[in-house]
Amino acid sequence: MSVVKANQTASDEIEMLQKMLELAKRRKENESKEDLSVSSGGKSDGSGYEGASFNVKTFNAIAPTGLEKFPQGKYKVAGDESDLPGPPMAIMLRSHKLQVNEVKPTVRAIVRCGAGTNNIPVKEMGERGIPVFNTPGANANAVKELVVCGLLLASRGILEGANHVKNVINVEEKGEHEKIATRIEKDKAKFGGTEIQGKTIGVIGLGAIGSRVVNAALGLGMNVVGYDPVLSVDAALALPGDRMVRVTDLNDLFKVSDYISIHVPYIKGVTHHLIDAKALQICKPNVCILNFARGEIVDGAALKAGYDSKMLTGKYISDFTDEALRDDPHLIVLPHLGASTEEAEDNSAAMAAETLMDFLETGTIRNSVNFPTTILAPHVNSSGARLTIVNKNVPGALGEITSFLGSKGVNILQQINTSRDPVAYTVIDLAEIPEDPSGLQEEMAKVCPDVVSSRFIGSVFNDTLGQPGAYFYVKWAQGELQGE
Ligand SMILES: NC(=O)c1ccc[n+]([C@@H]2O[C@H](COP(=O)([O-])OP(=O)(O)OC[C@H]3O[C@@H](n4cnc5c(N)ncnc54)[C@H](O)[C@@H]3O)[C@@H](O)[C@H]2O)c1
Ligand SMILES: O=C(O)[C@H](O)COP(=O)(O)O
Repeated sequence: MSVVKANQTASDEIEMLQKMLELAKRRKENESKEDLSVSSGGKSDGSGYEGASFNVKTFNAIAPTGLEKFPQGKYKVAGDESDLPGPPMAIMLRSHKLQVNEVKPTVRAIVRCGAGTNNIPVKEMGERGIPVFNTPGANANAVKELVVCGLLLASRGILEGANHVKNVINVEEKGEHEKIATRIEKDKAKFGGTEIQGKTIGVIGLGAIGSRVVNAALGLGMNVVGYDPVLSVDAALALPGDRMVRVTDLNDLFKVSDYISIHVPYIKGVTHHLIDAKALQICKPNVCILNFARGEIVDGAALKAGYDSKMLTGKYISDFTDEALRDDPHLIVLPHLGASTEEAEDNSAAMAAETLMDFLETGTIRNSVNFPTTILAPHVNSSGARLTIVNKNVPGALGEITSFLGSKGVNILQQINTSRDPVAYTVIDLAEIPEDPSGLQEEMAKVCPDVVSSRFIGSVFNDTLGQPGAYFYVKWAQGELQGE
């Protein structure tokens, strides 16, 4: 990767190289200091990349299709940290319940191969200046297909019938085929069902999965009622507006639904026990509930009470176990299989890898659940130095940063500043590489109280200094390292 623009003169090139050498020298001098530098090897493995590697720690098994997206040499990815040449800069995971203390001060990003991020301490990560990413829609088709299966498991005695046949075969003597066939033919009356065509399904949450379920249900001849008070414009466009009914009061959905399928994220205090005793009172007695979202969204104890009192007779098909319902015959539980198809695993891992590389190498934020979408195309005249800053979303914070940089003689070529809830994110392309980038960051953190973290990125820092994003300054981590 060249760090020199084609239109630069030879003297520009020499000057820039001198600066880089100077930076490299200073960096070496600072190596003995306890800071957040990531010394991650830097050996070529034959792929042509000579810089240090971006180190990614994985939890869970991630599909090889996704892992193969990371250029060899430039990235090192491992589940066991001791297999990485240096501390992790990013975490890639599926359903692992990530603990705050598993996130090292060197981590700059967390990416979830999948949709739900309730297994990640998202708020705490935002406070530390760490974006959390997911892969919207990447596994939605897989879940939709299992929901269709769930509808049939709910409407017919498929699983119960199949289990019965197995039991009969097990108790009868071998070679008694005629006897077995007669018995199971007679017993089939116990496993009859109803058709789903013409029935009404209530879909709660009309995003990537919900909208697909809506369309599939319509294709199966069902009537569809949908509920999603916070629907995005993009998601709304995926809905067949005139062929379904959308309600603004969830009770209206409960009243009319023969099947209810849940497709909302789990958010404590918002979707926790969205289906509770009160909701179940309103539902039809034979309602079947499909939960492929998260176990905690349905109050299992309330459902059990409804079954025990015979108020409810329909099935509960869930991708998640529930202690209160463990022995209940109305429950059909799967081992969280919604996204477990080759295609969904590949799609999710590939999208996760691309999202992560984009962030680590350019500062771009896409598909984050706690940071604002931020895309800044590189400036044509940039020296290759890009500074990204996470700061508190408070009045005056951006002014503090730009005034500070101005006072240091740093010329800003272009910048973008975005915000989302308490977090603001600023990406700045600089006209020149600062003489002492890490010193600048340290001073900025002191002078600008609202700066949470900053990171220099770009080819200059990756290739020349051999330490990708080495100049990463995080206040909380500095404090932690210094025992403050
Ligand atoms: N079983 C599995 O393997 C599996 C796989 C993927 C996703 N999921 C779960 O399904 C959820 C949905 O996934 P998705 O890909 O459709 O996500 P999505 O973000 O595309 O859709 C979620 C929808 O829920 C809506 N919503 C949010 N809060 C709501 C509320 N209180 N009431 C009604 N609607 C609300 C949003 O507006 C959005 O349209 C995930 O958060 C995850 O928990 C499970
Ligand atoms: O939220 C999700 O994407 C699903 O629950 C899938 O989880 P998994 O990747 O652990 O199968």
